Amino acid sequence: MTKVAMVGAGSWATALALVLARKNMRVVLWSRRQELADLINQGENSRYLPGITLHPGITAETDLEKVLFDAQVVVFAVPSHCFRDLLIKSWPLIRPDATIINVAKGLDESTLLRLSQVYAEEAGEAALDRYVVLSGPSHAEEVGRNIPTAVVAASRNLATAELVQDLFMSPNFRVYTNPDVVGVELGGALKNIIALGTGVADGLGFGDNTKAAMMTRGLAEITRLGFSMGANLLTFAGLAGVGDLIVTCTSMHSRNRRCGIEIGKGKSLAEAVASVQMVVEGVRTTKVAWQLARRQGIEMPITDQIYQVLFNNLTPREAVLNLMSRGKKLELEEVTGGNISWTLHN
Ligand SMILES: NC(=O)C1=CN([C@@H]2O[C@H](COP(=O)(O)OP(=O)(O)OC[C@H]3O[C@@H](n4cnc5c(N)ncnc54)[C@H](OP(=O)(O)O)[C@@H]3O)[C@@H](O)[C@H]2O)C=CC1
Ligand SMILES: O=C(CO)COP(=O)(O)O
Repeated sequence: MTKVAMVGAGSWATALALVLARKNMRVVLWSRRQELADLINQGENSRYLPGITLHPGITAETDLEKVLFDAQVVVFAVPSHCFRDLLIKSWPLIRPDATIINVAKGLDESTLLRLSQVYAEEAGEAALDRYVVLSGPSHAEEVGRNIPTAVVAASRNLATAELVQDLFMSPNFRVYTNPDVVGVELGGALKNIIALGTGVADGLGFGDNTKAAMMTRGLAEITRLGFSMGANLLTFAGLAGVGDLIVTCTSMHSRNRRCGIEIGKGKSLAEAVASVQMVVEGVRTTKVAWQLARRQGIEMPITDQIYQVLFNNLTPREAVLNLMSRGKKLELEEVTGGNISWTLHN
């Protein structure tokens, strides 16, 4: 029987554990807190995924060594800011042939690196051959309830991506593969910034037009940055791009969106984050993306305004005014960096 170790015991770790346990795999979750492990072992993660009865194939432990021992697959399902530390602690305990999956949607705040780059720094470049990013539009609350969902497994090694595809593929959990690790990582991380922004717009009482504009122009700036960093443009038209952008900007399950709504209604950043009670990845990612945009020489006006609201006391209404009063633009030129001939498209 395949043993899967989950580093993390939050909402996403628990929902993914359910997908695998429904396929008769043995899944052991690592929690840093005994109290959370106890809840899971009693059959419900009432802290992070309330109302969903867990499968008997799922157990939880606080001893990382026990969790990782002899696991063929190790899934990192923790917020991005603790990935490096947990990888360093876990790596000596992981089987040398294990497949490593990361499901976090964020970037490394201190180095601006993507998480696969953090992994390569700590585990070695060769270990990227057994590393997969699993991403796409997938709220834990819905996966936990076995609602049809489609995601992407990205790896530089097709065989490893296919292994993870086979591992998770189920009647209600469909997995595509994609070789574009850069695009899949950036799509998953950067959409959280736009979800914060659409949340703010909702909190201000704006309507669907505003949301659609932010999502579309948000995707344009995500694509611009991603392309400059080596991503495939088409990835942003896929599940890890526009797919995840849609679900995160429109669902009440989204913690990023909910945090944005509270800010739009007038709460401070700290109050809004505290009200969500789970990780809000987009806050740190906004800081990283703001710096990456400067490094890459890419215009990211929405990210810039969200950054100013989160960290520089700009009011949401001033941010909206700033965005709406920007200079006139040609729509497609903004996505491609100016390689579009007007006559071709007239
Ligand atoms: N939830 C979802 O629907 C989805 C989430 N993701 C991504 O998955 C990642 C994990 O998110 P999610 O499960 O939702 O987060 P949650 O907030 O639900 O859970 C976070 C988990 O990480 C643990 N944790 C937090 N900080 C640390 C730390 N410093 N050291 C060790 N453990 C820590 C928490 O433990 P404790 O309770 O002890 O704090 C908890 O087990 C994020 O990057 C998120 O973007 C991706 C797709 C869907
Ligand atoms: O990535 C997610 C769904 O695909 C979860 O988004 P939130 O972190 O905003 O809840």
